[in-house]
Amino acid sequence: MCVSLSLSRSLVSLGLSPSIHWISKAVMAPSFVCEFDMDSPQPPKGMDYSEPDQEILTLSQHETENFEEKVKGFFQEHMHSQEEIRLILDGSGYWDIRDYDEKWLRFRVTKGDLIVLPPGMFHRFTLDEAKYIKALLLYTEVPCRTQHERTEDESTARKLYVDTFLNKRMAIHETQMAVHETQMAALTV
Ligand SMILES: CSCCC(=O)/C(O)=C/O
Repeated sequence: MCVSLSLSRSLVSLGLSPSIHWISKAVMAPSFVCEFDMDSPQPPKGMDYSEPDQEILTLSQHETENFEEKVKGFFQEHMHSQEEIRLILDGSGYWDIRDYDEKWLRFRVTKGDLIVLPPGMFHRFTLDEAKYIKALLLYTEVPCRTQHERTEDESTARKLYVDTFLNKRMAIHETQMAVHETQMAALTV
């Protein structure tokens, strides 16, 4: 099965609404940089695998060592100092991301989905009742999967994320509210 994989930056720079901003069916990604063979994955140009034995992450109730512990770890709210780029090769699960107003947004992922989270965005991951997912982990920098918990939110990555995404979204939201209130006031005159 071949899908087209878009570089994460092109998704992030779209500035789309939060519900479609950070996740996209890989086949719907707007800027195609390579053909990606999911049966024999090779890293696209500019991306790299982590250690050879960690390039594909499988979480399976029957096959994964310390399964419960790993699942629990991914469900702890955290962020990374790098983009989180995951192509789902098989199985399914859910990503929860913090919206700009701190509410959780939940996305279901299945085979062929590409998820791209910017550095500094708090999120968590969980499996569904099938308890199985296989994902390809992609990196644009030195491979690193360190999870930073909520208490460490003063990092450079977090500050950059807050400035680049949250403050901008908040400003847009406030402008929309002001326009709405002006329109409502005009209607009631
Ligand atoms: C299905 S990949 C496992 C989840 C993961 O890699 C991660 O970092 C979640 O935040």
